[in-house]
Amino acid sequence: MGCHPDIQEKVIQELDEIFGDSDRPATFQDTLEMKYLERCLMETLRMYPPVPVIARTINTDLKLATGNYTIPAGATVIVTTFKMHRQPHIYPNPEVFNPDNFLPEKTANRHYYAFVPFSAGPRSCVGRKYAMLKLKIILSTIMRNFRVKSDIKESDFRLQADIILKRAEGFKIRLVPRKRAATTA
Ligand code: HEM
Repeated sequence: MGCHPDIQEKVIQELDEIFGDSDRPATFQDTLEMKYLERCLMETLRMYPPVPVIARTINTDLKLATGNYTIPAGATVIVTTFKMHRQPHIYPNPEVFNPDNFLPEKTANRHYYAFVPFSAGPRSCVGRKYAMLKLKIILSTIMRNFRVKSDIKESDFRLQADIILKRAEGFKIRLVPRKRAATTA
């Protein structure tokens, strides 16, 4: 958000439409209306999947449907989520942060497994819905009260792939209050 003030303003506009001037806590119903914020979260998970690679051991010989290849039992298959999410034939301009990649019509025209930050299939993330809900609650609460600023450009991010994907330099952001703090007259 700090790197994309124009996108941040759209998130703020959406939140202002939902909450107005109210300081009331966000409800589950509110999170369903955070459509643009949700697209920002998905785009973040596309470009920076916290789990950048997934590995699976193949138990029985596996013939691929897409070509005359068989993966032998015992092999380890690595799914490079990070790389897959940046394939230009799946996501045009893949290095550009664009929440509109997740407009319903765009998602409908992509392969079901083109976006797998939570993996897929029977061993996929059980916390997916909780994670998305929690992210919406935390981010909306911050952005109802602050604007986020970053002095580092996205192109200068240094990514470090450990078990989870990290920013090597940490997250150096500034929070600027959106509202004048209430006075105790
Ligand atoms: C943005 C946040 C999260 C991301 C990106 C994420 C991603 C993933 C991925 C990719 C896997 C599959 C890993 C593999 O098979 O190698 C996974 C598995 C799992 N996740 Fe998450 N996760 C997130 C949050 C959570 C939360 C909040 C919980 C719990 C409340 C959770 C619980 C689990 C569990 C239990 C598994 C193992 C499922 C199994 O093996 O059957 N995750 N997650």
